[in-house]
Amino acid sequence: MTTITITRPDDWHIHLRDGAQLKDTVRDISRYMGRAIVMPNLVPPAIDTQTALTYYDRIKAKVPTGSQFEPLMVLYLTDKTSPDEIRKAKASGKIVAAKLYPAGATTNSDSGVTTLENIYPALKAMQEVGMLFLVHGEVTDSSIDIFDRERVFIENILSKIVADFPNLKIVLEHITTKDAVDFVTQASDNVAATITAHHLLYNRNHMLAGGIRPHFYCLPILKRNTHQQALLAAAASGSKKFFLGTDSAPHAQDKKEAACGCAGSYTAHAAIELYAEAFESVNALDKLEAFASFNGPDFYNLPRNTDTITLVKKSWDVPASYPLGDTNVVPIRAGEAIDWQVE
Ligand SMILES: NC(=O)N[C@@H](CC(=O)O)C(=O)O
Ligand SMILES: [Zn+2]
Ligand SMILES: [Zn+2]
Repeated sequence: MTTITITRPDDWHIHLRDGAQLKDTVRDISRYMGRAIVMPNLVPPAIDTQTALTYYDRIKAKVPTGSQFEPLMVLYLTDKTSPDEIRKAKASGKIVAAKLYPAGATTNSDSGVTTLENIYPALKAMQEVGMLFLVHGEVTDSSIDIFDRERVFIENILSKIVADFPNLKIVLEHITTKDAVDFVTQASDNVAATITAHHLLYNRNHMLAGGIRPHFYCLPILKRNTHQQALLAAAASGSKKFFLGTDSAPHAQDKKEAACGCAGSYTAHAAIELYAEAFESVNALDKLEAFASFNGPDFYNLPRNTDTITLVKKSWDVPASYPLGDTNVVPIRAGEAIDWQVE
């Protein structure tokens, strides 16, 4: 039987939600992830230090005994985020980044940023204090085709931010295109990207051919196969600019299987297991550890985890759904097999 042992991984992009759902999402992330960047797009969003820190406490209260899981908090940027708020957040020691949601780009982004210039004072403060800038990289212009929104964001917005803030550490989150891979690869060492398991394993045919599959609907939307191949090549390249961020984003089953379904896919039930499949598919299992356990902490200037987990190549069947607070979530691979499991 094939086994691989790697340094304990971290998840540099997750949605844990809140309220009754928290016990379920925290249970899944706590299984073997050492740390996770917890996204702040709650209702209402975590737009200030106080809100982010009380959210931290609610998460910590749900971490099962025996797990060392540690949440890393993120501030949700708005048109009004002040440099003072950035300094306060940084001083808390628990908030390591701030996130740009272009207003209207994705789930719970209504309070996001309307015009880039509005966050320039915050970005300047972030650059000064060394706080990371995380980006949902899609334009919101309704005249731009949904499959082009990441590329246009990179061309019109991200390239300008990178030029204006050369010392700001930037993570382009959940990249989905060859354009994003190329941009990040040629940019300075201050620019990196997370890649989800589902964007490595799937393309838009999986979502749209032979019937519409709402559980594959997430933002940025799955692209064509050539982009999937570019993401796989980037993850398997060994470049330290790319690292694990699941973007596991649960929505209740009835909110996904609907006439107008929510964006977000759930992968936290089997995150490293799905990544292992993806890396194996391109004969790059030897590159999984750096992607999952080294590149993220190195970019965030945090210590790498020191203990290990072991993956065994042994197929198991994913349940049709998992409880999610008062409701349930249909995970990626529901009712089908996954090749790997964690010992
Ligand atoms: N990725 C998604 O499709 N949805 C995320 C938001 C996000 O990360 O953009 C969510 O919070 O549901
Ligand atoms: Zn996003
Ligand atoms: Zn996300």
